[in-house]
Amino acid sequence: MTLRIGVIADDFTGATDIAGFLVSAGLRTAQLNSPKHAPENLDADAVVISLKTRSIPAQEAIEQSLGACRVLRQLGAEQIIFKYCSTFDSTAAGNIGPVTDALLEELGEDFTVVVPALPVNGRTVYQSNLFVHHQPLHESGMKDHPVTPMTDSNLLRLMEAQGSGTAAPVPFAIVEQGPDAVREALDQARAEGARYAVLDTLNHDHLDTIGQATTGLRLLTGGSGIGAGLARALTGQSVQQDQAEAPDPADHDAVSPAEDWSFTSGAAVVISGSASQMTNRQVQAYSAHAPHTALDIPRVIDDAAGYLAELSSWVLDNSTSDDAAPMVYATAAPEAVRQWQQSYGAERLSAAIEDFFGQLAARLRSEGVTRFIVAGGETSGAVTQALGVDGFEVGPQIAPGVPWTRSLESDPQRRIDLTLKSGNFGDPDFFRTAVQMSAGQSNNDQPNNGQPDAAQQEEDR
Ligand SMILES: Nc1ncnc2c1ncn2[C@@H]1O[C@H](COP(=O)(O)OP(=O)(O)OP(=O)(O)O)[C@@H](O)[C@H]1O
Ligand SMILES: O=C(O)[C@@H](O)C(=O)CO
Repeated sequence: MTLRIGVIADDFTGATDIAGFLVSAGLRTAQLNSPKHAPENLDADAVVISLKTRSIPAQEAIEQSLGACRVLRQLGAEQIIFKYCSTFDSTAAGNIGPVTDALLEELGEDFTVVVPALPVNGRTVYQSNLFVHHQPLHESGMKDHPVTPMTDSNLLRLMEAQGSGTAAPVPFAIVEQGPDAVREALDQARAEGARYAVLDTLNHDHLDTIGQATTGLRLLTGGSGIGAGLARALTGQSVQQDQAEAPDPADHDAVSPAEDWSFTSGAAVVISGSASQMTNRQVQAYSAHAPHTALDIPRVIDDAAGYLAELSSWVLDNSTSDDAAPMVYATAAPEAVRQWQQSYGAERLSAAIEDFFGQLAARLRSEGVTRFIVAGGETSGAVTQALGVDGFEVGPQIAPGVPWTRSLESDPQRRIDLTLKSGNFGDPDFFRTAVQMSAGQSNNDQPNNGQPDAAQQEEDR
């Protein structure tokens, strides 16, 4: 069996995001939470390795990404995708540029593509500028991100500032002409000395064109959209099929068909550590529906042990309704986040909150909680690592890019269900939809069965 695609994801929500799309495009996909957990005989078309390298020092991100790349190559991966955020989340020092350069060198290549677009979630690239719905990236909620505020929308500039080479644009007029024109543009950019090509991407068809034009590249970089485009190019599946049909994973242990998916019956909890605009709305909407408590940040810093015991009792005491799981959240408006950061220091505070959520999740698991709904990429990484989950089976999507997953366990009794939601993904009712889905209730009465609603998306703008 040939492993076609190996993915190195720089955070955990990003990993489940792309894994969900690879599964939807018909690839038998395994997701591992560390290169250490690669089984010797893996029968899959794609393997996604989740790292937590988005905002760590660049050198560490490089080392971990190279480690993952080597494992994927040992497994036989023909093409590597470096998956980063559809909003290009990165610090001034990287890590997207430095990791891309290191992977190019590792693979003996000198050229790759930059494709963060995910049109189904409003992320498009036009004239090399990244948009979040109608706003350029630097005017979107990403300008206020607590860890990786994005203040430039121009991907050529961002890539050249972070990486070691020059970036060339491939404008949408060329992408519109189809795969041959894109291949030609890529060959020309490379011949003229560019190291990165930034491809305009306005819609699904563009992703498919880019996927078809890049089946010969050893390294691709971008969001889950390029994963979907490449996977569809390899399986010959159309966008329409992808959206209409579940994959047929019957012959593969690491993927379960959405319709056969079942959930554990233990208690559920919502843990929200994202401070994104959409998560703020989701927390607000869910607060009207379920028991909720905002994290007491001074206690996280000064009295973590006592607070942990208190909060886990609160969660268990409030786990009375199957479809209204309790929610603990750090999520706050940008001004409040800035004030907390001024008081405690941004890095220290982020690490303390993530660590606290990780410990809380581990404690709740030991007390019988088995369904975890987590918001925020860094937060999800901390929670998943603290739960000691080695890998996932990828299940039904709650919203585009947000599937339910379950932990791979040698002892099925230890299995837990998790969904890891990227900060800005999902509609305002996401938490309720996720909880109800996992409580075995029909999701059919939710608008568009968890897909974003056009009117709602318009309102979100
Ligand atoms: N009230 C708060 N004050 C300060 N920092 C906060 C607060 N709430 C959350 N944070 C921190 O902000 C960071 C949010 O990052 P995280 O990756 O979890 O969410 P996100 O960036 O919205 O999600 P994604 O990466 O999936 O888009 C975390 O480090 C979290 O601990
Ligand atoms: O690409 C995205 O937007 C997400 O998968 C993500 O990486 C958020 O952390």
